[in-house]
Amino acid sequence: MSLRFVVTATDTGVGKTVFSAALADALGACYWKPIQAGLDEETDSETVRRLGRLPPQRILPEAWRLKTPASPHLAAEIDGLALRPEALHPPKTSSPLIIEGAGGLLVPLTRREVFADVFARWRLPVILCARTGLGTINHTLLSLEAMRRRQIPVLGIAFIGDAQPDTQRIIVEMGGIPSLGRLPRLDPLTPDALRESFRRHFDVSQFQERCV
Ligand SMILES: Nc1ncnc2c1ncn2[C@@H]1O[C@H](COP(=O)(O)OP(=O)(O)OP(=O)(O)O)[C@@H](O)[C@H]1O
Ligand SMILES: C[C@H](N)[C@H](N)CCCCCC(=O)O
Ligand SMILES: [Mg+2]
Repeated sequence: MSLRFVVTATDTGVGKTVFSAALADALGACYWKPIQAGLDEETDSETVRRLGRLPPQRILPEAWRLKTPASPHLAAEIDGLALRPEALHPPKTSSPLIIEGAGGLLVPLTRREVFADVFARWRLPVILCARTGLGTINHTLLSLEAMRRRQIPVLGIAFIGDAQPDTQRIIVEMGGIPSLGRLPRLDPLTPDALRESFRRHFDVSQFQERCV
């Protein structure tokens, strides 16, 4: 089985998609966004294809594409659909596979099940994307608690944002989880800048040694 892992975050808008694009580019991986909520703007799959320069065949089709940029449980109800979390199974691919959630860990797919429940069933190693700014210590430690309670394997934390050494340090120490690196905010955010920054701030071998 090739490398497969989940990319989640402490919140929506943290940078999972941008990080996934960089990692997919670095690993030559496939990318899967099982549930896309919001179709008016560029979707996450389109962003990953653009920023990660992935060929179309490495972007797997979403299981559900929902019109409204909202929590999937609500976006599905608005579209008159019922999401079936139990029907979500990570595709088997010959390349590594990166799976992006939607929002943070406790985002509902239905009024009974959240993404963390799906990740617990998959039992794939999870990368937690976390901001570096004020408020992230609480959000990150809460997210780690939510995963620990469900015995979800966590590969490490990918920090997104400007360096905040003591914040990053206390999260690693109190969370008991390694930092995988930090992706700075890039301006402009281009495929070349993203590739270069990822190479500078992450050791790609750490994603290859400890994944299942
Ligand atoms: N390293 C970065 N440098 C510059 N801009 C970034 C970076 N990471 C994320 N962004 C920007 O922040 C916004 C949110 O990023 P992104 O879409 O990756 O978040 P997300 O966690 O995937 O959100 P969602 O929960 O909606 O999937 C986007 O406008 C994106 O371009
Ligand atoms: C629409 C957005 N871009 C994400 N796809 C979904 C975020 C759901 C967040 C739910 C919440 O935590 O309030
Ligand atoms: Mg995203």
